Amino acid sequence: MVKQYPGGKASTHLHSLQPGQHLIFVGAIKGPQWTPNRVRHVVLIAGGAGITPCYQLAQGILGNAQDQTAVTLIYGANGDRDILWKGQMEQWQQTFPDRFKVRFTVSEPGENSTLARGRVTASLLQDALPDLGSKECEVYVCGPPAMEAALLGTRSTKGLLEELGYGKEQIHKF
Ligand SMILES: Cc1cc2nc3c(=O)[nH]c(=O)nc-3n(C[C@H](O)[C@H](O)[C@H](O)COP(=O)(O)OP(=O)(O)OC[C@H]3O[C@@H](n4cnc5c(N)ncnc54)[C@H](O)[C@@H]3O)c2cc1C
Repeated sequence: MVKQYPGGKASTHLHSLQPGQHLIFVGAIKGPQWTPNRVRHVVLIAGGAGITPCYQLAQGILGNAQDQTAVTLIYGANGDRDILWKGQMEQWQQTFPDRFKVRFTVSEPGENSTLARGRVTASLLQDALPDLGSKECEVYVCGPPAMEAALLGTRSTKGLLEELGYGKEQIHKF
């Protein structure tokens, strides 16, 4: 799944491809590496198209019978129709009631939206994470730049996650 950005060279090219055409990948950027059972609980925070690596990690953990890590996914999107794989995530909640929880929030909800409203804020995290700030936890974030800056901080500002008690070593950007 690739989001097309108006004027975006790569995403526009990808969206122009037809079935049967080829794309050559010259390499992969190495991101954070996952080790099963390294921590008791992993929190994945996704914004918009940033759901893609979060979904893959959740799928990998839940699909590995040897990995007993609990997963909480917090997923912010613009509108209800921007929430991807909702059915699959709700299915995971039923299949793994003690290990998988998902929280959706939309910043521009439709009239009939039943989802939580707003962005990923301190109060949403406090509500969704009973073990907020726990040292037995790792947090992974992938979202638009403004969301990542708010959660992870910048060179000159502390991010929300640190303010809520997570250590720098617990916080990862995909
Ligand atoms: C490892 C990795 C893999 C990736 N894989 C893919 C991929 O497969 N496909 C793809 O298309 N892109 C991918 N990306 C790109 C990246 O995830 C998106 O470009 C990025 O998340 C932008 O999202 P968006 O434009 O959909 O966000 P938007 O739709 O603009 O926003 C999403 C949500 O963020 C909220 N938000 C905005 N600002 C803030 C804020 N300050 N605080 C809190 N919430 C805020 C909005 O309200 C909204 O709810 C990947 C990136 C990385 C690092």
